[in-house]
Amino acid sequence: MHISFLKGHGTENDFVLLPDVDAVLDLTPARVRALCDRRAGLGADGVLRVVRAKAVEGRPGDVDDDMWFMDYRNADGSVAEMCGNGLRVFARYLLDSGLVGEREFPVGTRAGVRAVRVDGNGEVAIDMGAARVGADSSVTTGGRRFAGVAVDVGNPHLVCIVDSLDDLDLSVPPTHDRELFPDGVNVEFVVVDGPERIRMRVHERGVGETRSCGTGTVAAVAGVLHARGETSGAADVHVPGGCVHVAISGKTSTLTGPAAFVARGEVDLTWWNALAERAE
Ligand SMILES: N[C@@H](CCC[C@H](N)C(=O)O)C(=O)O
Repeated sequence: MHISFLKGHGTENDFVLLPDVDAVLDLTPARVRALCDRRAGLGADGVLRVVRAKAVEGRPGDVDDDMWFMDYRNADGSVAEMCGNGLRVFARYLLDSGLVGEREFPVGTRAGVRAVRVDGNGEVAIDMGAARVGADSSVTTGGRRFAGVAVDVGNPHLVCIVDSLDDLDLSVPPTHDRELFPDGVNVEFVVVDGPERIRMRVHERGVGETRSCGTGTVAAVAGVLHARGETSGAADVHVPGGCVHVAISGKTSTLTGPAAFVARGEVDLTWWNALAERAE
């Protein structure tokens, strides 16, 4: 047996991608944490397992058995419903490796089917579905309280519009309302520079501060539009790791941005097998 991996990123939100077309990998939380460890592992914000949907228990009803499925895990080993930057990297892998033959195709995720288009310039566009704005709430970090609005992009977000991104302490998870977000929340801090330009920093559930979050950028644009009393619009979202474009029409949203690979190799099996012993 050998376990291949690729290392890639979307606006510096980085991933270990594991092709598992025969669905044989036992991807325990301990193994995910070890792969993502930046000193003792490969280092990443998350893991993307490439698997046929039929091998995934509890997948949403709209995901057909034969679809490719993005089995996404956060760096702490937890499972999340959706990852926008990860899906661009995942889609590019499917096309580059010949697992799909067309530039446009559907991918199964725990948030449902997402239609993707891989462009010749290395950019990938994803139909992210509806960004649903919910209740007002707040978080506390660095001794400061920030008001925000909940946005569901398949996974949970709280979008806080702020005056500056420079003085935020995101070294620990912001304290959130556990009744509104019982499973945790991704928190976006957003500065509005102009009608179609925003800047964002994010603290991701299950990871920590990351250089970008694709679902977070969609949530951020939905939150900014909501603050203006609008439900449609578009913006470039500048994050520490680069820039993506988000367009929202009342019913759906599109995320467009880069996807890059930087390495490929094989996981050491002695290391991998020893991880089977490690506590979850
Ligand atoms: N980085 C991702 C989001 C990954 C999942 C998130 N941390 C969660 O737990 O919901 C993205 O690009 O969307």
